[in-house]
Amino acid sequence: MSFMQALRTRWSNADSLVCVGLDPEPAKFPARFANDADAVFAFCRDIVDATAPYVCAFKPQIAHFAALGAEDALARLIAHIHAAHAGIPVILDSKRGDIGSTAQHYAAEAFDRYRADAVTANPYLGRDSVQPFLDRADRGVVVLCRTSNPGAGDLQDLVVDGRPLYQHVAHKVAHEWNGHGNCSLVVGATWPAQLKEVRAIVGSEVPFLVPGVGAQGGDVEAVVTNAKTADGTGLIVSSSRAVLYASNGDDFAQAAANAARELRDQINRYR
Ligand SMILES: O=C(O)c1cc(=O)[nH]c(=O)n1[C@@H]1O[C@H](COP(=O)(O)O)[C@@H](O)[C@H]1O
Repeated sequence: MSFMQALRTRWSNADSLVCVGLDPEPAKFPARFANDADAVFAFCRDIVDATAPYVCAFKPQIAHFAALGAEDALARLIAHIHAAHAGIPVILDSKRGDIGSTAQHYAAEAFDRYRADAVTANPYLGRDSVQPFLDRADRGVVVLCRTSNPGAGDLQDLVVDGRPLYQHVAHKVAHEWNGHGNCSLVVGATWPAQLKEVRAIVGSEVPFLVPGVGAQGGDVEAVVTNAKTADGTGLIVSSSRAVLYASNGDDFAQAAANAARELRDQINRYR
């Protein structure tokens, strides 16, 4: 099943637009993992198993694993999601972007080495740098458009040919790069006005990955009302720290499940 089919099926069957971001930080793990040589995998696996009923996707962030030398844990974690929670797509957040001959290795990294269903990509180098990802018609390509961070506007808001650069990205991705129907856009929850503008540019066929609720303070009601599609979907609302570290006690998995369920319910009130 393609990423888009899996996502739509999951939106419907789980009745959820929530994505749990897997951003392991061992200093924040519960004490029980202190002497566990495989703590990164074990912590993330427990979070995945507890939150799976409430999510449409999982999003591991590659630097959080690579900085710890835990690439093997990342590969096993994605394999675990596919085996134990078949049908829940995995978005590898690696934000790659390079000349085409190198980008094809980044595509192989995400889709063949790690077996991700989708990957985040940086469009700054232009279409040929994203093409190796776009060519994988069954996999999703989640292109940075208007990111959630405070400095997002430094470059993304620069006016080019009469409109901000992020709007050019939105237009190009939706109307030129999406020949296989496998593109999505990253638009941060911290920018409700831009969410509305981008939805107006791209229509209903392009899902948005929306990080920035939870720890970054994005407003869930504004996200959903401004960016949902007519059928009340179109969004992958991602939260990492607010779910992963909801408790650092022995109840961490249950606390994460509660946080994911509450986010799902909060989103669903406005769909
Ligand atoms: O591509 C992303 O996932 C991403 C894009 C963006 O604009 N903002 C953003 O925060 N992210 C990622 O989403 C996650 C947000 O984590 P929390 O703030 O803990 O929910 C981090 O892994 C970020 O790297």
